[in-house]
Amino acid sequence: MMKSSNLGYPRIGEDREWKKALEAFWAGKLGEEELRQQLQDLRLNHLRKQLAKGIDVIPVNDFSYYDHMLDTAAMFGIVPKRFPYEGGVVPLSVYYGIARGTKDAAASEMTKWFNTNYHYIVPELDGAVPVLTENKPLSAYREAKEKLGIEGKPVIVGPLTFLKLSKGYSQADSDAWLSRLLPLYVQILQELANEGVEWVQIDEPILTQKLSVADVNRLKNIYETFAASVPTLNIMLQTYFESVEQYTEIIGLPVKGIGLDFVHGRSGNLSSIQALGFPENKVLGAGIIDGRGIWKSSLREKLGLLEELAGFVNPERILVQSSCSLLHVPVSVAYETKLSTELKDALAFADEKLDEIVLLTKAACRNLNAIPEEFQENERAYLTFKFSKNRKRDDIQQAVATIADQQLERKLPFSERYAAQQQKWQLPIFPTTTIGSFPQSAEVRKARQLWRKNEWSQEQYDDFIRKQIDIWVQVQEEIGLDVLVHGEFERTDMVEFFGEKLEGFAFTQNGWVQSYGSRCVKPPIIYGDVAFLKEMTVEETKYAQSLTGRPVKGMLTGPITIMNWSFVREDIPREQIAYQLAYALRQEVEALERAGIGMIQVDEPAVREGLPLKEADQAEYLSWAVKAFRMATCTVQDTTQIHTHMCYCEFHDMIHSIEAMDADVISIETSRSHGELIHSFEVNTYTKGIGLGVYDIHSPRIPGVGEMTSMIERALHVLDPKLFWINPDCGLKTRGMKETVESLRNMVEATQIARSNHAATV
Ligand SMILES: CN1c2c(nc(N)[nH]c2=O)NC[C@@H]1CNc1ccc(C(=O)N[C@@H](CCC(=O)N[C@@H](CCC(=O)N[C@@H](CCC(=O)O)C(=O)O)C(=O)O)C(=O)O)cc1
Ligand SMILES: N[C@@H](CCS)C(=O)O
Ligand SMILES: [Zn+2]
Repeated sequence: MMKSSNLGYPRIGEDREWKKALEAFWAGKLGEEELRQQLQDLRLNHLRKQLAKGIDVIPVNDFSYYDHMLDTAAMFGIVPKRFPYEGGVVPLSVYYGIARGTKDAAASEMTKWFNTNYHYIVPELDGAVPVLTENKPLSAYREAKEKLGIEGKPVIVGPLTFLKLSKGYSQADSDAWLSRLLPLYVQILQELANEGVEWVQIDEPILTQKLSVADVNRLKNIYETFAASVPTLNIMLQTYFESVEQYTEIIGLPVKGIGLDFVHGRSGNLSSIQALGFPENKVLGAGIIDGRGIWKSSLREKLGLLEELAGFVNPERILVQSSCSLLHVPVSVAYETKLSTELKDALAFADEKLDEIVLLTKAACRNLNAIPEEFQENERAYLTFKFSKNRKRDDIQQAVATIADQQLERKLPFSERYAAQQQKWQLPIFPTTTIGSFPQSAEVRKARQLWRKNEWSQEQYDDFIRKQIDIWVQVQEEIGLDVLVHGEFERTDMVEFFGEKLEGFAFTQNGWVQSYGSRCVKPPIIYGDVAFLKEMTVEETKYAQSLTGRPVKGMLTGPITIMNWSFVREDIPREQIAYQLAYALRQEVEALERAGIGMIQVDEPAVREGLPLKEADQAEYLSWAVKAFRMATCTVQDTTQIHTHMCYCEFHDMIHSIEAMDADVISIETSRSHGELIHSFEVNTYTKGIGLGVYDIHSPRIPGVGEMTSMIERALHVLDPKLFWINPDCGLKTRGMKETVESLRNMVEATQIARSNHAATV
C-alpha cells in the first residue's frame, strides 16, 4: 500500500500565533515558561491537524523557536565565542542572541535558504568544539507519541548540508569537521533507534548541487557510517528544490529511502529514474505535490505521474509526499473570504496540499489507472482557472514583445553619465544615504489598519503619512544625511504595495509565510498579465522632495524582486512575467522623473534568490533578469541617477550580471556577513558606485562609530573611494525610532572621520 507523508509544516500558526508569542517574549511581555507552553500548544495543533487529515508519516522536529539551522548548531553547542555560553543546553537568551544580536555581540549572519525567501542563521564553526547538548529530534518524537499517540518521523538537517552551509572553517578542514560532527549525529540516531523510531528524515538539499569528488566521498562516508552504526533505523535521505546531481552515487547509498522532488526537479529526477532505474530495496519519497507553490494540482495529472513512477518502483515502496517542507506556503485557503471564487478554487496552501496528498494516496492505493470521482471537482476548478479569460491582456503582451526587442541601454556609458550626475548633485565624497524604509511603528500600522477598515478616510490616512514624511525628512536633515528618502510609510511591504497597485495581482488576507525569524511576508499572487494602472509612488516622493533642498531618492521595487517574492502563475514563462513587470515599472520610473525626482532606487534584493540551482540554467535566467532591470530603468536622462539595492545573499557568482544591470549606484548588505561580501565588488570586477552597508539593521543593537569606521577603512582597501557611498545594510522598517536615529548619527560621524582621513586622496 502506498502511504502519504509530509516533509514539514508551517510554524507560524493559522493566525501567526508563533510570531506573536516570539515577539511578546522578546518584548518582555511573556515569560519563558509561557512561551514554551504557547509554542508547544501550537506544535501539537499542527500535529493533530496532520493526523486528522490522514497523513500516514508525520514529521516532527520541523518546528523551531527561530530557525532550523540555528537549532542544529545549538543542538551541537556551536555558539560563537562572543556570546556568554559555558556548555550544556543553549539558553534561550543565547539562542536568540545569536539570531538577533545583543547589546554586546553582533548577530550571526543570516542568508537565503537555497532559492527561497526563507533566511537561515549561518552557523559559525570557528573555535567551536561540538558536543551533543540535547537530542531535539528525540524530544520531538517523544512529545508527539506521548501527547497524541503519533509515531512521528523526526526531521534533521543532514551533516553534509549543515557543513556546506556553515562558515568559519577552511575547505581543508572539512574532513576534520565531519569527524567531529558525525559521532554526534550517530548518537542522535542511535538514541532514536533505541526509542523505536521507524523513520528519520535527513534533509540533504545540498545534493541538488554539483558535488566535488571529495564531497561525494564525504557523503558516502556519512551514510555508510550511519548504516553501520544504526542498521535498524530507516533513513529517508530527503532532497528538494531541484533534481539531484550524482543520481547514481545517491541511489547507491546504504539508506532505506530516498526523497526526490518531482515538481521543481521533475525532468531531471524522472529521466534519471527512467534511464537508471531505482533500487528494488529502497523506498521512494515521491515529492509530487508542490511544497512551495500555491496552485492546486491537477490530481489527474499527478496520478499519471505516480503511475509512471510505479513503472519503475513497486507501489508498495512509494511514499506520496510534498516536494519540500510546507514552510514556504501559507497555512490555509479557508480563511480567504475576498478572493474571486475562480481564483480561490485554484489555490492550495499547506492544509489543502495535505488533502491533495491524502486523496492521491487513497486513489493510488485503489487503482492507479482509474480516475476517481473525488477528482472531478479538482479537475473542474483547475481547468476553469487554467483557461480563464480574466488573465489575458493582448495589448500588454504586444507592447512587452516590442520593447523586449529593443536596445535597452542608457544613452551615455557609466563614467560619462556619473560625471554629469556628480556635476548636478555636488555631493561630498562618501555620500550618505539610507535604503528606503524608516520604522513601521505601531502607530503607522494602526493608522493603516484604521484606514483599511474604513474607520479613517483616505484624507485622514494621507495626512498621517505626510506627517510621518515631515518628521523623517527633518530627522534626516538634522542627522546630516546627504541623500534622503521619504520613508515608505505608506507601504505594508515592498512587494505587496506594488502588487496592490498593478493589474494582474490578487491578495490574500492571511497568506503569511515566514521570511526570517518572526518576520513574515504575505506574497501577492500574480495570476494574470501585469499592467500599470496609475502612478504608485509619485505623490509621496514629490511631497518629501518639496520639504528639502537635498535630493530625495524615489523608491521602487524591481521587476525580478516583485516576481520572486510573489506567488506566480505557471501558464507563461517567468521571463515574460518579469518583462511585464519591467514595462509597468518603467512607466513609474518615467513618472517620477517627470515629477522632478532625479535619483531613483530600484531595489533588487531577490535577484540572487531566483538564480536556478543548476549551473546550466543560470546564465539564461541572469540574462533575462538583467534585461528586465534595464527595461525598467534605461529610458531616464543621463543626469538621473539610478540606484539599486541587494541584501542577504551571495554576490560572487553573479557579479558580472550585477554590473550589467548598469545601475549607477548599488547599495549592498555587508555588515551582517562581517564584510565578506565586499570582495566581490573589488575595483577590478565592479566599476560603478557602491554603497557599503556599514551596520546590521536586523539587530536592535546600536553600532558604535569605531566599528563602522573600521568597516569603511577595510572596504576602502579594495574599493574606489570616488565611487564609495555609505549606508545601513538594508531598510529600517523593523527598527524603533530611537535606535534608528542613534545608529544613523553614528554612521554620519563615522563618515566624517573617513572623509577627513581620505580628503587628500580623493
Ligand atoms: C527585505 N525583506 C523582504 C523580503 N520579502 C518581502 N516580501 N519583503 C521584504 O521586505 N525578504 C527579505 C527581507 C526580509 N525582511 C523582512 C523584514 C520585515 C518584514 C516584516 O516586518 N514583516 C511584517 C509584516 C509586514 C506587513 O505587511 N505589515 C502590515 C501589518 C500586518 C499586521 O500584522 N497587521 C496586524 C494588525 C496591525 C498591528 O497591530 O500591527 C494584524 O493583522 O494582526 C502593515 O504594515 O500594514 C511582520 O509583522 O512580520 C518582513 C520581511
Ligand atoms: N527599500 C526597501 C529595501 C529592502 S530590501 C527598504 O528599505 O525596506
Ligand atoms: Zn534590503
